[in-house]
Amino acid sequence: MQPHLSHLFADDLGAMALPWTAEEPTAPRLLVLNTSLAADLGLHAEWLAGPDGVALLTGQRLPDGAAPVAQAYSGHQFGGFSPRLGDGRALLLGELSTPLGLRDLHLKGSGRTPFSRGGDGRAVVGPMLRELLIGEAMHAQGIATTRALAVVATGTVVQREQPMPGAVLARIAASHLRVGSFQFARATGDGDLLRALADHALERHYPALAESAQPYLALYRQVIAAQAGLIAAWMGAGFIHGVMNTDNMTISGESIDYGPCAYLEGYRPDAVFSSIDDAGRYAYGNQPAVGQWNLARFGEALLPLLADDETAAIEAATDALAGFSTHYRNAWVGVMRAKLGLDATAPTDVVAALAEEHLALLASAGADWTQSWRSLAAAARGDAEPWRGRLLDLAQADSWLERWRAASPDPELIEATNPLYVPRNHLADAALRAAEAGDLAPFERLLAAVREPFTERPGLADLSEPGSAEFAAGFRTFCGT
Ligand SMILES: Nc1ncnc2c1ncn2[C@@H]1O[C@H](COP(=O)(O)OP(=O)(O)OP(=O)(O)O)[C@@H](O)[C@H]1O
Ligand SMILES: [Mg+2]
Repeated sequence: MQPHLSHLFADDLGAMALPWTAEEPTAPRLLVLNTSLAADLGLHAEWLAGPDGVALLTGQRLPDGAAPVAQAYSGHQFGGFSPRLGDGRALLLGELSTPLGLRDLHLKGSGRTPFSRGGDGRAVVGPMLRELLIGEAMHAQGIATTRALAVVATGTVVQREQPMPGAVLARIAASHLRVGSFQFARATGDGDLLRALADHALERHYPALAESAQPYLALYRQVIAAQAGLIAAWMGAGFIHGVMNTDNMTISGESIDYGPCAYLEGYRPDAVFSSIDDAGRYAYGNQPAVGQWNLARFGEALLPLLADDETAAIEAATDALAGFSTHYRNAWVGVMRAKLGLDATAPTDVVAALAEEHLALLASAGADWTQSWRSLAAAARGDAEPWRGRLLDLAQADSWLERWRAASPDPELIEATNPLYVPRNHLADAALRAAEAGDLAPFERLLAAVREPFTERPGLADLSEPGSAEFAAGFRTFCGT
């Protein structure tokens, strides 16, 4: 039952869409199918798991009329501008009409394209399973995210530092329009292309804004709000994206590209795990500022659409961008309000002060992010010892506790907001190593846990514990693997 694939992006934006086809896998084998996502999309899981489905999931047998393309984009990577990035190992197969709305079906690891530069166009099993795992954990926590529909082992050996098993990830996204897509259109100097891209983005994501007096300014403001909300959600989850280049920032407000991401364990605002982020540009605590910096680059790309004269356009963009701080602050207070178990009656300044002091307590003790927040549920029920036991400054902790309890925290809200099970770095690492060696059981166990992150279940206690200090000290993540 082949789904229909439209090609709206290719039709609207031919100058950014190179017709291309996927490399043929040597011996494709479905490793993981996301059956619940398939059901949400109205796709038949049994068909997808069969030979025709796997042929679709590797880009080999597409429905009639499909027009797969490699998408062009640019990007600021660690602050430096690369005018020509694009899908160097990926393809947009097309768009699916689903009960959730229009969704991109995209492959990662599908072979070389004209954007590959020196790369081999390939992806490997471990990092693609990691992308599936993190996306599912994000989704289960209610955080906007692209999601993997499947990971298929290609049977091809991929040369990295050592030979690795190759894989293709089939990804579902509200779209693959990135800040870098707009930078590409702007850099061509073709004003019509930039306008066509903005119109395409409006129609796809924010159709109501097309009617506003200044639709492109409205688009800019909307993306600023969406990204502020997304980054606030990451901060609450203790998530470090790791490579917030402008080509990894979406217009839809979904998280994308789980390359070198990681989770906080012992809380440090400057936590960074990426092997190439020596300066800590993408450290946990820098994420809001980097988000705003990226959105400034988005504003620059949009300038010709914002007003006829440049000074007016810059003023409009600057004014819109100044809104980021307010959006972020509001979103962050909302996230913290729920994490603290407080309802709408708690005044904003009380919530913000409690949250900031709680963070200071966690930071001074290097307390485990996930466990510390979760242990507030017991504290709200009267047993503060599990929470106190993680802290060092107990006088400060007790003073905080008294003020927090006075705001009437709800333990059930705390448990519904603060997960027990997240893809902790050491757990994901061990599960992926096992998967690469052919044993998927630990991966499946961890995936099942993080898909229902808030409900404590017997037999999963080890999945809520932090890794060893030695592991944390040596843990590094990698881009483009
Ligand atoms: N093995 C590879 N071969 C060719 N190009 C690659 C390879 N790995 C990464 N690239 C390209 O390098 C750029 C930056 O890579 P990055 O890791 O941010 O993206 P990605 O993980 O490939 O994809 P996405 O952002 O879609 O999740 C992209 O243009 C990407 O296509
Ligand atoms: Mg990327």
